Amino acid sequence: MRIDVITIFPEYLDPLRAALLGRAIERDLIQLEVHDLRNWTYDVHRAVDDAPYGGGPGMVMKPQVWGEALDTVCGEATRLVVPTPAGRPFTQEMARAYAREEHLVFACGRYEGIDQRVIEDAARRMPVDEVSIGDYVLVGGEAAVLVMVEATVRLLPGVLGNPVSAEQDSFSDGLLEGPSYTRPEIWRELPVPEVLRSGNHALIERWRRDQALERTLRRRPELLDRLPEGSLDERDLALLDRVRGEQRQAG
Ligand SMILES: C[S@@+](CC[C@H](N)C(=O)[O-])C[C@H]1O[C@@H](n2cnc3c(N)ncnc32)[C@H](O)[C@@H]1O
Repeated sequence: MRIDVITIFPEYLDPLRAALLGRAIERDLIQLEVHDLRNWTYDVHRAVDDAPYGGGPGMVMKPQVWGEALDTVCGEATRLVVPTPAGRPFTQEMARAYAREEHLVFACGRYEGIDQRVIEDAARRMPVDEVSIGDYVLVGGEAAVLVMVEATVRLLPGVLGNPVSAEQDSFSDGLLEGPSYTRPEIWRELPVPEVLRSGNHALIERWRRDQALERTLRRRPELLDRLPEGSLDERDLALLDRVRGEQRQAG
C-alpha cells in the first residue's frame, strides 16, 4: 500500500516512522511519503490561506494550492481522505476498508479548513471521504491522520507479529474487548480472576465473552443495537438481562 500525506507541518508526521509503522516501512509493506503543501505555493510568502468569503473569523486554505498538490500526488487508484470534525466518524470498519486500498492520500487541513471546492473537484476524479476522528475540534488534520494511518496499517498482512490479536480486538466482533491480565497471580492484593488460571479453555472463552458483553453494555450500549441479527445466543441474552437488572437496581 502507498500512503501520501499533504500538510504544512511535515515533521508532525514523524511518529509514523516509529515503532510498528516504521518497521512496516523498512520491510516495504507500506510506502509512505509526506509532502509539504507549501511546495505548491507560488508567491514569495508561500501563502496557503486567505480570508473567508462571507466574513467571519479565521482563514481558509486556498483552492489553487491544494488543487495543484492533489493533481501531483493523486493517481489512478487513489482514495482521498480529508480529516474534518464535520466528517463521517472514523470506525474500525473504515480502517478495515482502508487496509484494502492500493493508495491513500490524506489532506491535512489547518485554520478553518480547506476551500470546499477542492473536495468537490477531487470527487470528480476519485473517491473522497471527509472523516472525523471524534466529536471534538483539533487544531489541524495531522493528529487525525496519525490515528487513521495507525489503525489502518496495523491491519495490513504481515504488520502485526500476531495477526490473531487484531481479530480479537475491540470492535472486531462488534463488542468491546474484556479485561486482560498477566503475571504475577496476585499483585497488591488483587488476584487474577480464578477462571483464567483454570486451564479450562471452554470456560475461559465463555468468561471472555461474558466480560466483553458486560463491558459493552455498561460503556457503549449503542454498539449492542448495531450487532447483526443472530449474533447473540440465549446465554448472551441472559447475561445482558442480568447486567441490565443490576443497572436498574443501582439506579
Ligand atoms: C480548527 S479545525 C477546523 C474546524 C472547522 N472550522 C469546523 O468547525 O468544522 C482545523 C483542521 O483540523 C482538523 N480537525 C479538527 N478536528 C478534527 C476531527 N475531530 N477529526 C478530524 N480532523 C479534525 C481538520 O483537518 C480541520 O480542517
